[in-house]
Amino acid sequence: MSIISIALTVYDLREQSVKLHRLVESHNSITVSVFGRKAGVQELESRFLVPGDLLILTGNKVQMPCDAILIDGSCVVDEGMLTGESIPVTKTPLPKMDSSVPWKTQSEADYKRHVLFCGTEVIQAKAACSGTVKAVVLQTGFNTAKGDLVRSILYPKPMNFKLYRDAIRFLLCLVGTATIGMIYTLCVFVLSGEPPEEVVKKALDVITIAVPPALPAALTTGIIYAQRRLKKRGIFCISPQRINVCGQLNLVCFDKTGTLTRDGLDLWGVVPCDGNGFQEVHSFASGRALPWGPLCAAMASCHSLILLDGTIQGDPLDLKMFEATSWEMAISGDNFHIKGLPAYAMVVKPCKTVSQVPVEGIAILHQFPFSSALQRMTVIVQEMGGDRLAFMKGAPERVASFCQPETIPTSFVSELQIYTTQGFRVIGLAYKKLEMDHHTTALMRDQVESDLMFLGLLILENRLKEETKPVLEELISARIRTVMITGDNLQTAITVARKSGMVSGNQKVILIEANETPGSSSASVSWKLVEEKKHMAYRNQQDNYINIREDISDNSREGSYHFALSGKSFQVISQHFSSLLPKILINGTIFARMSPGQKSSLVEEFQKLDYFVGMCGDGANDCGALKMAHVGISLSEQEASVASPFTSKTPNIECVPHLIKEGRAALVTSFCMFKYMALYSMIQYIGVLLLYWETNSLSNYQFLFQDLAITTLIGVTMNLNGAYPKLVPFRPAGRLISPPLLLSVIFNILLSLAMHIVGFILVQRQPWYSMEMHSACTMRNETISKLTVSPTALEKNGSNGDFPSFENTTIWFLGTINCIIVALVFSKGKPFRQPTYRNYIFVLVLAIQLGVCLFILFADFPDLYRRLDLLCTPALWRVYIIIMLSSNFIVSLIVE
Ligand SMILES: Nc1ncnc2c1ncn2[C@@H]1O[C@H](COP(=O)(O)OP(=O)(O)OP(=O)(O)O)[C@@H](O)[C@H]1O
Repeated sequence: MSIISIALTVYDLREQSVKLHRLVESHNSITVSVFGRKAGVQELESRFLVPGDLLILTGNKVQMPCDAILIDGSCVVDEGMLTGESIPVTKTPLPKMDSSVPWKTQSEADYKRHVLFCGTEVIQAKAACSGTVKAVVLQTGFNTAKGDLVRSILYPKPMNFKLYRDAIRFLLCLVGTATIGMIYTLCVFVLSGEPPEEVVKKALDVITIAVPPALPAALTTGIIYAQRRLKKRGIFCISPQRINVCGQLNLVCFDKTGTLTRDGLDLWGVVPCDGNGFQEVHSFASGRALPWGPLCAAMASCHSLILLDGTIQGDPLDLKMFEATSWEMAISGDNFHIKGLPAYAMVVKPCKTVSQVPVEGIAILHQFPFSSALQRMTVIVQEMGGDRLAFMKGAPERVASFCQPETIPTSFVSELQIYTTQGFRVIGLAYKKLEMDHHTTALMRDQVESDLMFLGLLILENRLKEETKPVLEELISARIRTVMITGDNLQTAITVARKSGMVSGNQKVILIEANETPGSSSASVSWKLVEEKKHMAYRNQQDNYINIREDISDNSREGSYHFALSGKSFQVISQHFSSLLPKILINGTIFARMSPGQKSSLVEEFQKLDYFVGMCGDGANDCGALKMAHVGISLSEQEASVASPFTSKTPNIECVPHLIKEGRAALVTSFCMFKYMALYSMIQYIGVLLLYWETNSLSNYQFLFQDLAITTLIGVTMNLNGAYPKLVPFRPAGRLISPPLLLSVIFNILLSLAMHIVGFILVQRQPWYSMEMHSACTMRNETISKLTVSPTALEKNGSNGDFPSFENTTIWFLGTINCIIVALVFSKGKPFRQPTYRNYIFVLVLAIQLGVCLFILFADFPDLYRRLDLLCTPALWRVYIIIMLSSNFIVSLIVE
């Protein structure tokens, strides 16, 4: 058995390490072109790359073998492995600067948009004027992004989960018990004059009995089964220990776009604006094309879409916007020249059916790609036969902040609110004309993004995914808090929270706004009920106490209000009102306009309040929060990403309750196994110590039967219960050393102890006890009373050495069947696992084991008895054994 189990473990480990090795090795054998100082461009195997090498990227698809910083040309990359998001990401070259400032500092807020990460796939490399795409190797091997993934698989973040610490403490208790047993054994055997080697052997035996070596393994089997079940549901896990933590979650944060709402947002319309204000909405449902103008040009060109194998790919928002223009996309050839140089730029052209467009097309010369932290993107374009322009698209408030104030309509805020309160996703657009003689790549971002003219608003529908509402209802009814953390507009987020049921109809939303007072170090917080627009304010010099009861006195039910705040307010409150923050977080449900950094610090703040936090997200902007949370679930096509320990292939939040259910089941399974293992070893311990009193013990076959035929089979099958399909409104205990669990174990130990002692003493009081061993069972009940006790009858003359005795037989039957009883009593079904009777294999195993034990107890097969070193007892005594066991079962069941 040991050899089989070792072989299986080695095979499993080997398979995993081969898989990991392949993952690591795959980037070592890629052929890359490197610019050598002497030999010019040469082909090289990627394993020979060192930091500082100059990589030349050809147009072909290539897996990045290292982290490299792009210095010339641009690339489109699939960063799924890194972020879990498979939308192509555009990488731009590091701006050229004549300064000694470190490159990370040079490249503003988001240096990652210049870095090609190891393990990601370069889908397209586009050369700039110099004709080649160049990147400098930054890091290789373990230090790369892919190295990070491998490291997180090899050395998962240590979980501060008390279960494992408790398990060690419990083991130490068992070691203490074993020591007491050893001392007792030494005393008994030394006093009875046993040879020293026998005394040592027996004393060491006690340790192996009292401390079950399979205990740590037993704790993990539940996790392994749960991991398999999750895999079948398309949920992959790179850190299985976290499955137990899933069972403890009591707060789950959700990203909005792509997680709660659909990714492919439908473009509802645009609201153009002129100098005077907003014009009428142009609806796309009518099929009317948008008239030519800067707004149309912005929609056609302000995006990061790419042409891949003839299809246009990229951010779903960009795609919808571009599709609405009915323009086409192409790559410019030699026919398009800027200052005499062919620019292999992306060109968008009006399709034939779109008439009255005075330009032949628009070439996208340079991009400042979208970044969540900046909430905007900008492009520099050249109208073919027209002007050079810059277009910006992003969060409306953000875009407006870069525009000339006179170009922003006075009704900007109210117009924005009209759409956001209806739950639309709103994007702002702006533009400006650029001087023709500027070289586009030499232009700094802040030069381009200034003095813009506001163009209008893009209104996108923001529909909930079908699964969102039922899943949130399920979580809320299970008393698991749900929180939305989004980069989108606050009002849109509130509306989506209401629609999704995160905030129910009768609950109120209190908007919290915090601002730093310009020119001073103080700040103020104000709050208002969203529906009533009732406004109150206070400054941090005063008492910073919000009287919520006063506000909603008509509704005193706990949790009948939710706080909503923006990333900026969250930042200010964290800085200036840190004592207020926990109070806000306790009821904070909607967090909008959150940057990726703020998302992860919010998760951290929740953790500080002792919440077990889950985070479910789909995009690159959630990576930090996914990593920070106790349980990060990334909705992604990838099986493993550095982004989070769990990835779900099903692109909706259904995976969250599944994971919690499986986590709870795994946790309960661990506890059941733990209790069972503890009890099984204690039953053997009690039995053996009692027998030691008579300088007897259990024989090898008796041990083997209990260990293999009973405990091993139970250990393997007891964990097979699946998760209970319903989430109940409470969590399983998260600690082993908790009163219910300890009491249950202690009570059952005492019960077994009592039963064993009763059996041990009673058997010695039986009239047939002093008889010739093998003739006791042939005695008829009426003759038993006439028997006289003969002291010599106790001589042990069994066929297998010293073991057979009536005490041994009684203790063995009591112990063995007690192990089966304990397994049944400890196997917990509802409310966290499927009922025990649904674990058919386990029930069958228990039934067979019980059947075999009863058969051995009542059958009179001398051969079998001799093998197992048992003695035949009168039928009445066998019935007594059953009565003792049944009473034990009933009491234990009632107490459990
Ligand atoms: N492709 C894009 N181009 C320009 N602006 C965008 C683009 N995508 C999103 N935005 C704007 O930037 C804001 C922040 O985007 P971010 O990706 O951080 O969050 P989100 O997609 O709105 O929501 P969530 O965090 O729920 O996924 C958006 O609300 C939107 O106004």
